[in-house]
Amino acid sequence: MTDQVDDDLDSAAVTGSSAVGRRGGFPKLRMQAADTGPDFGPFIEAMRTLQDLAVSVDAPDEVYGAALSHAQAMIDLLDPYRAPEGESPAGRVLDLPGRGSLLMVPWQVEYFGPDLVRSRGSFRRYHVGGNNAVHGGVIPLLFDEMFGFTSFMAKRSVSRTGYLHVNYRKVTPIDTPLVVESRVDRIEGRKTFVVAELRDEDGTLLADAEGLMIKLLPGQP
Ligand SMILES: CCCCCCCC/C=C\CCCCCCCC(=O)SCCNC(=O)CCNC(=O)[C@H](O)C(C)(C)COP(=O)(O)OP(=O)(O)OC[C@H]1O[C@@H](n2cnc3c(N)ncnc32)[C@H](O)[C@@H]1OP(=O)(O)O
Repeated sequence: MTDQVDDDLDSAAVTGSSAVGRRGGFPKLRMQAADTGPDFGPFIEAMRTLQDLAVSVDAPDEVYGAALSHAQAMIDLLDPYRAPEGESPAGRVLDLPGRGSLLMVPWQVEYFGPDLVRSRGSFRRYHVGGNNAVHGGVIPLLFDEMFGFTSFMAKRSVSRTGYLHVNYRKVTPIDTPLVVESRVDRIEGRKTFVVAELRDEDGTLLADAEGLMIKLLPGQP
């Protein structure tokens, strides 16, 4: 990706305005902030609540049967609208938690600059691994998203994660406001070393991470 395209994408991220660019070795992919109507955000939030319920309810089988009928009706409703990556709004709505993507944890970036990216949010029932602690596979998802954002803001896109090392310092709770901060540690050629810390609102360190983001060469997928 050229610096010029990085600039275009930066302003898209900051202003929510449209920008279309090539993503380095990626095939042409539109990176355009999605312009959604008022129902998209509540729809995604309802889907998140359904995810919480799907992993937590203990219901009679006929209730699962009824829920299945509703789920099938939703599938029938949505299926005709499948769209390629970059055209679906999911992942392209910066003012929604997790950029409006169910894959992402429902956190909201509150500050992003070349020096620092900060995001706040809570994990929820869907993210439980055991005994109300967040699953150890979910926390790297948050860190990877932060590292992608951080390298993007440092104009190091398009990069992919080479490695991501997580230290789990304390059990991470659900339904508790938390904050994560990420920054560039150092740059060596194509390699951007990034670091991040996840804390609760008292400042207690729950997990920290170090990652290597590697700038793609032309043609690399
Ligand atoms: C609204 C509009 C839109 C707005 C946008 C909003 C902004 C938001 C922005 C963003 C948010 C999204 C964030 C998402 C982020 C997700 C990121 C991911 O999860 S990426 C998927 C997981 N990662 C992979 O799939 C990589 C798979 N691996 C590869 O493809 C290759 O390994 C690749 C291309 C990364 C490197 O391969 P080579 O062949 O080009 O390079 P070689 O020579 O192997 O490595 C280069 C250097 O790196 C070192 N290196 C490579 N891997 C290493 C490792 N694991 N550990 C240590 N060093 C390593 C090597 O030793 C070498 O170092 P020496 O240059 O010699 O000093």
